[in-house]
Amino acid sequence: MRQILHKTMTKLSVNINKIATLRNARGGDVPNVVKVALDCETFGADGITVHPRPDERHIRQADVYDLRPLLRTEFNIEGYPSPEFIDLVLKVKPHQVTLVPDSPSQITSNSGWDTKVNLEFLREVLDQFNSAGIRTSVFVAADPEMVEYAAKAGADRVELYTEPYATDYPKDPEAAIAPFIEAAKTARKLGLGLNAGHDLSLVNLNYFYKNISWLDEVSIGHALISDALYLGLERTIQEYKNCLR
Ligand SMILES: CC(=O)[C@@H](O)[C@H](O)COP(=O)(O)O
Ligand SMILES: NCC(=O)COP(=O)(O)O
Repeated sequence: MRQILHKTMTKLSVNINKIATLRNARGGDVPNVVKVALDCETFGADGITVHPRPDERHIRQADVYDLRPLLRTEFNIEGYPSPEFIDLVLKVKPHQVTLVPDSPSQITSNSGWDTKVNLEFLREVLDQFNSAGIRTSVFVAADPEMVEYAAKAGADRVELYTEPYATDYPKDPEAAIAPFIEAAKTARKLGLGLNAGHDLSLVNLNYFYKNISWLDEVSIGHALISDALYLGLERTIQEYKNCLR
């Protein structure tokens, strides 16, 4: 399978959860999740992210199996490390797994891990994925201590939970970015890779990138797919990539 490598320092991973939301709304296969993912890659996405939640409200386990052999960029699977999720990831073997502390019923991700309290649990889970050769990322708030304990747990990367940044950015960009710069510096000091995601958009992404240029990857879904309703998917992906230059 021909691999696609787009030349950008910070990679854009498109989260296609909301494509599956639309597909499920009518019970058929339109839009086709695999086709949209492959088109996202052709349009410039450096990766595809999915979050197969327990209730399969959008991405289903079947989607994960369908996508894996056909994607030509990086595949990132996010989720809470339940036994079922761990089994799925170990079978599919994506390039990256991102652990989030979501409960099955919550409407979306709304916090990072308490990596200090959950150190042993995360250590055991991360060891399974690290041993399988899957890059590991732990979803954390912009808190240096949470970053430090993610490193202690054995994560390859942290993903900074950016909803607080997105919320505060319009009011005071400098104040909004400040804790994220500190957390990002801690990650760099510890040799952790650095991802970011949740509520990033065309409004706030370039400022985030300009202040934290050593960012490895952003995963963006809700705002990007919403923008595509007006701009079209190809142009939207290019607009997001332009925010990372
Ligand atoms: C971890 C994260 O912030 C997002 O991937 C979030 O999980 C999106 O999930 P929904 O698409 O279900 O809102
Ligand atoms: N990890 C964040 C992600 O995959 C997408 O989050 P959002 O852009 O849908 O808020």
